[in-house]
Amino acid sequence: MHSVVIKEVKLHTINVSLKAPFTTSFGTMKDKEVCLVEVIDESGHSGWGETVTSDEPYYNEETTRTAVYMLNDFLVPRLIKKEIKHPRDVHRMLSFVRRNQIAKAALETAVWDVFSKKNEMPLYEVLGGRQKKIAVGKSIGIQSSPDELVSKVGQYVKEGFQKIKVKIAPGADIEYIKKVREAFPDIILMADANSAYTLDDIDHLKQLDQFNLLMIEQPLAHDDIIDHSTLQQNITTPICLDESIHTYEDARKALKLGSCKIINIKIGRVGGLQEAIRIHDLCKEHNVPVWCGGMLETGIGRSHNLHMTTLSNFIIPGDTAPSSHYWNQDIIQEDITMEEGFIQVPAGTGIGSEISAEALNDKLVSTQSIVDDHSVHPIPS
Ligand SMILES: O=C(O)CCC(=O)c1ccccc1C(=O)O
Ligand SMILES: [Mg+2]
Repeated sequence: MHSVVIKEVKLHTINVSLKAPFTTSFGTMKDKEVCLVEVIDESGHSGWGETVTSDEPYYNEETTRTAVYMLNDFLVPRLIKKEIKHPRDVHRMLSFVRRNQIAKAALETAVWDVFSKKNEMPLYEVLGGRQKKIAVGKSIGIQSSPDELVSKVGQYVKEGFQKIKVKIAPGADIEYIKKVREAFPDIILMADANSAYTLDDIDHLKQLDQFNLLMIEQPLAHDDIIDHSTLQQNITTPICLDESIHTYEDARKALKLGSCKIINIKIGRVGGLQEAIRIHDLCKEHNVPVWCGGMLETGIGRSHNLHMTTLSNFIIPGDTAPSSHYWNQDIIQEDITMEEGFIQVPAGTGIGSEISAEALNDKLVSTQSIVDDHSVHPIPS
């Protein structure tokens, strides 16, 4: 395959508004700035990535502004004008910067896209996935009452979603899940706590075992794998880790400790597609299923998610709902749509989805162009 040399990187900061506010145990999201990373190679192809950040550091420590800062001052200068033989090398090239996984992933995914386009291949093929229809689930934010939640679940089940995920927090958990389960005895149902509990809540969380949940996602601290292991020994509902897994090493240790039985893979959280593939492969070796998490992405991040989900161990429906569930107008030319609970991976080379120049212009806050190593910091070569 042909290598790529990056000639220019554009950091497009845009402002987007969700159709409806989305509430989790750590807060409510409505409007956010995100940065679209456009990587232009010497043959003139553009590859795209997205910072799956928001304005506040409540999911993890990053924000869109910290990501833009890291990209501009450190990450882009490391790659600009360098020959990249394969995008799998980018993760290592960016490893001189500690963490900042979402910033790294936005750049790394854009390189996967441009590399695939230059080589005239769809991204999933470069990743080693097999084209298939992607099974889709729906993540539902915390609602004002159990009845409101039941009505939302009914709506999404009717639309064809193959898995329903309900956000929970103390005060909006057992009663909510109980009502949903009573109304829908047979749906594939799970809960996501976003780190709202501690080990003091073992007895409380044990009550969830009666509802036949597919899993409970990240019940304990965002940085914990020890207490999750204790909790897993005390509940029958499988634990899935989200926030705690930033690297292959985190995943290896969590599996070794028995801290979870399932892993949610988010490209942003693990610093890019290369690390995501490694975690996917590790889980497959251990017979641990994975699924693709969501970060309320625009069509750019969403397309990357769909391509990743073609890998063989993504056997649980992901949080990859269609564009219309998030945006009045997506940033890509053709909305991502769902039919009977499945989404087709966007066809074409790279991620398949093309940016809409009109939508970009409409939402644009500012663009920074980087054409050389302009950094005032020493960047290792
Ligand atoms: O529909 C989606 O994109 C998933 C939404 C979601 O659950 C989520 C959204 C923002 C931050 C964290 C999470 C999460 O999975 O914990
Ligand atoms: Mg989660």
